Amino acid sequence: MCFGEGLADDVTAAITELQRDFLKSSVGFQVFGAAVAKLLLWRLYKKMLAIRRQQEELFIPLIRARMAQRDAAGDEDFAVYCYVDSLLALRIPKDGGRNRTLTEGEMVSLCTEFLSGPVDSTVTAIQWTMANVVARPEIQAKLRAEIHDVAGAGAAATIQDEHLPRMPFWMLECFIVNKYIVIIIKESPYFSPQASQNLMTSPEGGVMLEGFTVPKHASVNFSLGDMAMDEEVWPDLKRFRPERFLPGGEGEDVDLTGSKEIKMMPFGAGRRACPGIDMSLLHLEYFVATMVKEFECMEVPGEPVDFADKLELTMVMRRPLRAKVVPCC
Ligand code: HEM
Repeated sequence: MCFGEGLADDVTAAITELQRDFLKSSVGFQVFGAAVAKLLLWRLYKKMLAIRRQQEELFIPLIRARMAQRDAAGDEDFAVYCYVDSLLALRIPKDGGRNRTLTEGEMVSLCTEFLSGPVDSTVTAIQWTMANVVARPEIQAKLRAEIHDVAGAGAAATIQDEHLPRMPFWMLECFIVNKYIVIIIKESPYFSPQASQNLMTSPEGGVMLEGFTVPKHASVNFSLGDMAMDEEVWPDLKRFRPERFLPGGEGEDVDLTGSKEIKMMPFGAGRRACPGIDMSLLHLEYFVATMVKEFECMEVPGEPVDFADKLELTMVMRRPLRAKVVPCC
């Protein structure tokens, strides 16, 4: 998706390893912010610089390969096929009226973001969806029964693409949506930069917000989680209650994109909203459906998963959920 098809296995493996290292190492920076982390965590900072150099060594030849294909085809006939192609087609307005293309360095940064943001958010979503499934075994059993109805029960009956439209979507989407009510509220933006949104004010004279004047060009940073925290819209919101998304529930007509109304906006809203929304929902549904079909996921005895009490601590400390899975059929 990022660099186009046909990457050699060793290149894919090198990218995977490097990105994993990048994600692990960047946590300190997310907690402290780059300026403070540079002073406090200088060893880590040096490591990040080394990772950046490796990213440049690895990504720039791949970017240039797409550039060569584009040049060979000509601007008119070149169809955008992967993320890098869309970056190559991008023109940034410059003072003086002329547009410029992105530099290779900027493209490396954007590719790094593309290879880490979506992975991190999808994995976090899967973790919390599964955690909620463990915490509510009766929902897990109901979900499994519905999945078996669609895809069959034996180990040989794997979930295929054609099964997905017949899956109990309402259930899976509930998990996802509900997970976001819970996680995006509680997960601090330090851990998940995507959980905050930056709004630039542009009207002449600024705008009035709750009695405050926000000057023109001021940037307003807010947490996406807070957008889903209105108890009047979501009563009993700390409880994992997928039923709320069934017909008649308060979440029945929820719109994840925020284009109709904003009851929550886990994927952002407007022109810069997440373009990966459909794909990430598909991945989440596919993965959760497969996990629930194949395994019975349960608590480790002695480690109760009490979300109502432990929510804050669990989110902030990113404690792994102590759960185990056993094959169920
Ligand atoms: C559960 C999974 C995901 C969540 C919660 C999520 C959430 C978000 C959010 C909140 C933004 C910022 C939107 C804004 O600024 O208004 C964003 C941007 C973005 N996301 Fe996702 N995302 C997910 C998965 C993915 C996937 C799978 C892809 C691609 C394969 C993807 C690609 C992107 C890109 C390219 C942007 C930048 C868009 C821009 O700046 O114009 N995301 N995402």
